[in-house]
Amino acid sequence: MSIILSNITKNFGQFAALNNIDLEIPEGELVALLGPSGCGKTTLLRIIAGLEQADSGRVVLNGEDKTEQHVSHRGIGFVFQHYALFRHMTVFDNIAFGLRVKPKQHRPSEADIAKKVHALLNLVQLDWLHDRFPDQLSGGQRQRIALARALAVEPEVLLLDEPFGALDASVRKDLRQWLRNLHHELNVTSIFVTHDQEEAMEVASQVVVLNQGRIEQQGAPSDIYDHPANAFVSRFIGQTNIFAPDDHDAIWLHSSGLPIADKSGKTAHVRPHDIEVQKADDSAAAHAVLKDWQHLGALIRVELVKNAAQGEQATVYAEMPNEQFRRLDLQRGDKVNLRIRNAHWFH
Ligand SMILES: Nc1ncnc2c1ncn2[C@@H]1O[C@H](COP(=O)(O)OP(=O)(O)OP(=O)(O)O)[C@@H](O)[C@H]1O
Repeated sequence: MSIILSNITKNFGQFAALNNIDLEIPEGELVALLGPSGCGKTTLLRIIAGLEQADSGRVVLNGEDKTEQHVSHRGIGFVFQHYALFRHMTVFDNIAFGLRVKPKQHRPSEADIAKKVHALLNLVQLDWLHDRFPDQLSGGQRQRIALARALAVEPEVLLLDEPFGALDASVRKDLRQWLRNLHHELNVTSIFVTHDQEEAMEVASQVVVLNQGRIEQQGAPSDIYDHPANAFVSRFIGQTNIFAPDDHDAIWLHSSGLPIADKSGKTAHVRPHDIEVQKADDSAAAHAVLKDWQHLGALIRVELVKNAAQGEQATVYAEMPNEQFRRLDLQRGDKVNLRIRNAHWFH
């Protein structure tokens, strides 16, 4: 089901939670609503669901205006962070619930319900837990069962509010991968809310970045990362070094290979992987001193202290593959030269 939101506005008293939101989501996408706490992500999700009414604007699902329609008529499934399963019901009965409460004329037979529940349990790879109660499951297993329960009634849109928020890091990582695979299999238009940019980038086919009730940018993860629309997005997604080319920085940036003509009043945003580090031959003119480094898995993050005026101690971060770092054979305190390959300039 495709989703079109036009001109959605929502105020809570004097506070504008959402400002003129226009958003189009084609059928079959897996979309992340990403932004800092309080930016309006959950409010927007609730408006799409019909759990909250917008003050103005339209919600169009599959070409039909559903703005005035009740949540139960929108064909939407939910998974919330603390959406408890029914504790007194087995896993099987939890998943069957939505089918068993259907009006008689739409309700499948018990045999068909059993077939469907087992198929869903196989899909979330937990059929062996079908007769357990929710208290006998891990957090990650409970979330997968909650997802199976939401899918049981064949929703046309799946909405997930911080679905993995309460779980520890390694379980979250597994579930991200798993959700993406599941989405490939089912292709249900899905929107999930997260404040974790890594999660959004890893799972979603489209990312919508929200800030203070407005959309800052929408695009594929690589678009957002490589072509941030503004300073907010650049800072929010991934790590970035920010340089304001005042007198001293202007010379420093210029000698690091970054042209700064016509950039007055702007700041340069440089991704750590766009900074190349070389051992300095002429230590007097070196750009920076190596302070420390951290292992980020396949990459090393290098912490450098910029050679700045009047003892200023600005830190610059660069990233490179492990192998390259080993070849440079650097020690703490070594002088280095930098070459900036790319920058985005913003006011
Ligand atoms: N019922 C309400 N009454 C008053 N203010 C509200 C209400 N619901 C939300 N808000 C406010 O609207 C803003 C957006 O809230 P929302 O829950 O959509 O943010 P969010 O981006 O999901 O945040 P978080 O990541 O912290 O969950 C917040 O400032 C919140 O305090």
